[in-house]
Amino acid sequence: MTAHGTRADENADDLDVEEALALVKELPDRTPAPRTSSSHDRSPEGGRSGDHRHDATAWTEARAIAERAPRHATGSRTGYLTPVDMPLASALGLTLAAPLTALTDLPSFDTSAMDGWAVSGPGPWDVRDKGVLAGHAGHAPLADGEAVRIATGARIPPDTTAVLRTEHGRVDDVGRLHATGATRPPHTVTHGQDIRPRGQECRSGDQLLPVGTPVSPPVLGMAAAAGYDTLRVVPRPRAEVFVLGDELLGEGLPHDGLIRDALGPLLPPWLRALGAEVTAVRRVGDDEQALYEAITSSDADVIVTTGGTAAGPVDHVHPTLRRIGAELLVDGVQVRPGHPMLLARTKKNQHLVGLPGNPLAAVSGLLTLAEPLLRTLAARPAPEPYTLPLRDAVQGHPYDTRLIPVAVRGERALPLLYNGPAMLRGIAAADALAVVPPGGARPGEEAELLDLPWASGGIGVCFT
Ligand SMILES: Nc1nc2c(c(=O)[nH]1)N[C@H]1C(S)=C(S)[C@@H](COP(=O)(O)OP(=O)(O)OC[C@H]3O[C@@H](n4cnc5c(N)ncnc54)[C@H](O)[C@@H]3O)O[C@H]1N2
Ligand code: MOO
Repeated sequence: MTAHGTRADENADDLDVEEALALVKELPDRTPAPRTSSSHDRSPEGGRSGDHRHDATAWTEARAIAERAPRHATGSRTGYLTPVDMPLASALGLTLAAPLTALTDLPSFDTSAMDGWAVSGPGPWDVRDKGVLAGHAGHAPLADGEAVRIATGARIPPDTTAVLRTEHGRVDDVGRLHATGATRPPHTVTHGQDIRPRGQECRSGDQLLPVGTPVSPPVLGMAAAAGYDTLRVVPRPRAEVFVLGDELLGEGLPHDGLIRDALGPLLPPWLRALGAEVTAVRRVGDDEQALYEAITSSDADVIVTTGGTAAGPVDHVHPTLRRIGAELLVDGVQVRPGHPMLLARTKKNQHLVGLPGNPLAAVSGLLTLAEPLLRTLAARPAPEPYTLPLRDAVQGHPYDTRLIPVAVRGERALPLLYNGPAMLRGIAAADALAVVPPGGARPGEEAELLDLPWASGGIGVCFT
């Protein structure tokens, strides 16, 4: 183990969440205060005043356009992908496209609810030699005054009138079963006691869950119990990611003006958390012809590009979309960071989300355009909007909405620093993005929060 590794391990022992948060709550003294050309990354506005575009779409409208886009493309009322039958093991996280209707009564036979004895009539009872275990076929009918040992979940023999729990009965020296005083009134057993009758939970044909239900672990269990091997679900939209930029390295330290590709690792799991199946992540470089070929040969439902959205000499996304004859649905959004983001229809049933290259700007585009688009394609429910008061003031952009990484502590959202468009340090410690309207927010002011998919449920839950 290297010296560096040892130190990191030692730190891990005493580095708790609050300490980790302290790393992004306050700017260290060494932070340069003056606004230089590089101050763009730290400036609260996140952009120059001159780059405000009056033709850009308002943030809420951009989200609404992305949500509606698949409906307009297909002419269908819902816009979601054609449903498929999926084995239970593959259906987690998808949405039911058909109601879950019971294929059987549940329980499908009269069942013992307890370990004990199936009894017939009033006691005491003669106990039959052989008991009844769960999963075994039924036994001969009980005669009045007869009892048989029974396990929880076992089918009760015909003519059983009740189940007497193990702890409520006693077998005497001559093999006769007596109800003990634990039952009320003592020595009586109520008719039907501790028997789960067939169809208690549902009858065959009952609707258990409606269309649109997200398939969770209990839904899988319910479906199996109700007799299903496969579920009719809306499949995951297939997404292909094209990472643009000749300056990007796949490994090692930055050098000679080259930097690490942060979006190649960040986007696939995030897209998956938003409901997509990522079929490929390809580095395309700054090559207009390569981008053209990559887009026109893709059969993904959603193409996601990173970088090349602005007006620089190698920003090839706009010219390529023009060459393809794509329909631009959103071309720039009044949001910081991320304002050059775009949404286009490249062909019937295929959309392209153009994310800006700056990493936090790309995250902003992911939540503004990709999230609602994927949500409609996958028929996922919209997240419940909610607000929390901001602990600190957040400086606003004069015209645009700002998305600011926040940590949620108690009932307040704590704005994190390092929220510049090129920075991931704030979002990496965040639970949500706060939506800050033009003009900013005062301390204590309520802000809408966009939850980050893993913040509430844990990574294993949302990346299934
Ligand atoms: N004249 C103007 N220039 C810029 C404007 C503008 O309005 N007028 N907007 C700025 C803003 S805001 C953003 S955001 C960026 C958007 O630029 P692009 O989408 O064209 O992205 P690139 O130029 O390719 O890259 C920007 C920046 O991000 C770095 N980058 C790109 N890809 C990655 C990656 N996968 N991992 C890490 N970093 C990445 C890239 O090296 C650049 O530093 O445009 C501004 N300029
Ligand atoms: O501020 Mo840009 O909007 O970095 O995306």
